[in-house]
Amino acid sequence: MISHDDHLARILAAAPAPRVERLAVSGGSLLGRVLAADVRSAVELPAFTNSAMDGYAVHSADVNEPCELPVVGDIAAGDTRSLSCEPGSTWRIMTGAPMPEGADAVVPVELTDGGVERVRFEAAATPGNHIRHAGEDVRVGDLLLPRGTHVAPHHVAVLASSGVAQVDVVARPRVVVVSTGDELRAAGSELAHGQIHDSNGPMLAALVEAAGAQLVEQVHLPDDARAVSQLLERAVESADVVITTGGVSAGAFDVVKEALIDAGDVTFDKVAMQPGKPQGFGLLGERRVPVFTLPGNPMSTLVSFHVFVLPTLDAMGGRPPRECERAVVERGWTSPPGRAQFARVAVRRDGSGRLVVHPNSRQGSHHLGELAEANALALVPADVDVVQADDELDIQMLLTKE
Ligand SMILES: Nc1nc2c(c(=O)[nH]1)N[C@H]1C(S)=C(S)[C@@H](COP(=O)(O)OP(=O)(O)OC[C@H]3O[C@@H](n4cnc5c(N)ncnc54)[C@H](O)[C@@H]3O)O[C@H]1N2
Ligand code: MOO
Repeated sequence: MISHDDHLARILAAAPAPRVERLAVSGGSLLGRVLAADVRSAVELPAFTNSAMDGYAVHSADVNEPCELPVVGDIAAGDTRSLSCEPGSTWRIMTGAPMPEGADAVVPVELTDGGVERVRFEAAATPGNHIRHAGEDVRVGDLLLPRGTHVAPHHVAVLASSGVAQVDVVARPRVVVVSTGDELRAAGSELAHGQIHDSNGPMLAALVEAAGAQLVEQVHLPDDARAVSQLLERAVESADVVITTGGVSAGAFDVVKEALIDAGDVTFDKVAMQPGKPQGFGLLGERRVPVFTLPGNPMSTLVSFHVFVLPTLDAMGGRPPRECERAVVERGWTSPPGRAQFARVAVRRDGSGRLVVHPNSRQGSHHLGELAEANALALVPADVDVVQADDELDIQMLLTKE
């Protein structure tokens, strides 16, 4: 058996580099995407010196005490004329409108009588007041957003304000999910004795989306090696990753293994972990598409996704590895000797702020009745077979919505 760390290291060494695609800044599709390159400003902001208030643009020297001036005209936001303000005159000006040449202050309308042809100023103007200067916020060449930024709505504002219409982002890996097994029926179907509902397919589809990748297809196949081969041949033409579940252990109908064992590039291993022992991974087709063949027991699929598939999707999606945290065990449990255990646990902060771990009481690969109480996996090292209260373990949070 190999360790899960070694298995993951092999997978990550083989995983393809992130793909880049160009997306429009408008339309909302940039949200949550990862920038593939630094974005620097090609413009300065503000682009022109403008008024911060609705009021009057003046030479401050003209208004050093209450007085009256003739109003030359109005300057609205969006006015594209090049205007100047002669000494002894004023322009009525709106917030965001370009300052006329020569004026060095804006007097807010509230401090005047609001006149249209002549205006009376009730107080002295302060030089520089209420003016937003060209380039005071952003200079040409400033770094707006670094590569790797996970785009949030406020980042979109930075890009759009700077006139950026499109940016390069890391493409979301396109994923095909395949569940195999004659016993499987779609959720909601009537079951005959011996049949079960396919839970891995829907779960993997949700995990793929929660990981920030893109589900392109979720298929169920019977225990038929030819059907598996045909589907895989088709899937690797356009998908970036294929995930199968079931059919990889030692049974007479383990058709995924049968379909791939002679394909050359997929290796089947026993990994020293519980759940998730039988694992297959390889690169298929001309595009060398990563194919994960995960074991069919539902908890084996869940754990295998978090331990092997998620770090791969993160790497392909340009995301940094997820952090592990340490947490303290509240109540002990046993773990299979010689295999690292990924136990389903509920993690919470206690009164003193420590992260504490409470295990699901059943940890079999098929037990999911208590799963809704869990929010993390706790890693029990292979050389530990009894976990005791107050032990510290690494924990990985279960994926929730992106
Ligand atoms: N003789 C041996 N038997 C088994 C071994 C072994 O080493 N020697 N390993 C066991 C371990 S550990 C695991 S894990 C499973 C893995 O089996 P497969 O990947 O071949 O999966 P299946 O046999 O197809 O199914 C296992 C189990 O899971 C249920 N299942 C499968 N797919 C789904 C699905 N989409 N949704 C819900 N449940 C699913 C299936 O009905 C079986 O109960 O092998 C052990 N056996
Ligand atoms: O490895 Mo299996 O996933 O223990 O049941």
